[in-house]
Amino acid sequence: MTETVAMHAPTVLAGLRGLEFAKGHGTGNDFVLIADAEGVRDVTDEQVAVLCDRHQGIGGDGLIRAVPSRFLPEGQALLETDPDAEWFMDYRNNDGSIAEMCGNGVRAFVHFLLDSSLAELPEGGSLRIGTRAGVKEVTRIPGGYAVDMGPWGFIHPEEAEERAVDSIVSARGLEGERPALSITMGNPHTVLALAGLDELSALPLTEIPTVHPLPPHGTNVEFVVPAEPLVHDGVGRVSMRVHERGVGETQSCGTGACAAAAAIRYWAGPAAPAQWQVSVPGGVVGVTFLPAGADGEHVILSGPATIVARGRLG
Ligand SMILES: N[C@@H](CCC[C@H](N)C(=O)O)C(=O)O
Repeated sequence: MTETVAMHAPTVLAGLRGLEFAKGHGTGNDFVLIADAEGVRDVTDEQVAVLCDRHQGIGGDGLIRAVPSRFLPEGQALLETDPDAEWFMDYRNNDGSIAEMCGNGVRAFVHFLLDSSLAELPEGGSLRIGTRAGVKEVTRIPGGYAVDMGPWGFIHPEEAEERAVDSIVSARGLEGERPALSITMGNPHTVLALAGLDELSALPLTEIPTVHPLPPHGTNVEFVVPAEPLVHDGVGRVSMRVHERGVGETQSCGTGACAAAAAIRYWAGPAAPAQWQVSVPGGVVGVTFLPAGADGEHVILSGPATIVARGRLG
C-alpha cells in the first residue's frame, strides 16, 4: 500500500520540509526511512526524536538514513577494504541516539533501496551494506532477506566462560535479581531466561531494566523462554520480549534474536542445533549459526521486511 502523508511539522522539523520518507518494518520493529543519495541530510538527534514520535511525528522505533558510504567517514573506512559496500545504513534509535547495528533495520533498509529503485537485487542475489558494526551481506530469499550478521561474542568473556552467566538483571514486575549473559552482535545485548510464558507475558517492560555490570555503552535486554521441548525437527525454539536501548519495548529485535539464540544455545551445550526460530510479539525470525571460521561463528538472521507507506514532510 502506498499513501501520501502530510505532517504539520513543528519548528524542529522546519529544515526538513518537503523531505520524502517511507515507513517500513521487519516483524513489527518499525522505522522511518529516508534516502539521502547526495549525503546532505544529516538529521539531528532532536529531529530523529520528533520524526519517530508516535503522536507528534510519523512514529517509529528508529530512523534509517540510506546514504552512499563515500559521504561518511565510517563509510569511507569500510570502502577501503570492501569497495562493494556502496550504501551505508545510518541507523538511529527513536530517542536520537546512534546504534551500531539493527538486524530488522538492515532488511528494511535493503527492501527500501529496492522499492525506491536505488538498487536492484534478483532473488538469491546479495548486497553488501555498510553499518557502524562493519559490512553486512544481505541476500534476497523467498519472502524476505537473510543477513550475515558477522560473529557473535561475549561482552565479558572470562566470566561467561567460567560461569555461563556474567551479569545480574532486575526489572519492574520481575521477582528478585536474575542471572544473565551479555552478548555482542556488534551492538550490546543482555539475555536472561524466565521460568515460563506466563512470567514473560506479565512483564510490563515500561522501565529500563537494571543490569550489573552494565556493558560500557548500555545494553538491550532480552527476556527469553526456551520452548518445551527446546528442539523440534532439528530446530531450536525460543520466545522473546525485548527492552531496547534508546527505544523501550519493541515488537521485535533482530540483533536481540541472534543474541537470545546464542545464549540459549550456549546454555544448552554442544548438542544444541545450529538452526533457531525466535518468536517475538511481531512475528518470527530465523537464526542460523555457521561453522566457526577464523573470526568466530557467523550468525545468519532471516525474516521479512515491508514498506507500508510513503509520504512527504509538510
Ligand atoms: N531493533 C534493532 C536494534 C536497534 C538498535 C538497538 N536499540 C541498540 O541501541 O543497540 C534490531 O532489529 O537489531
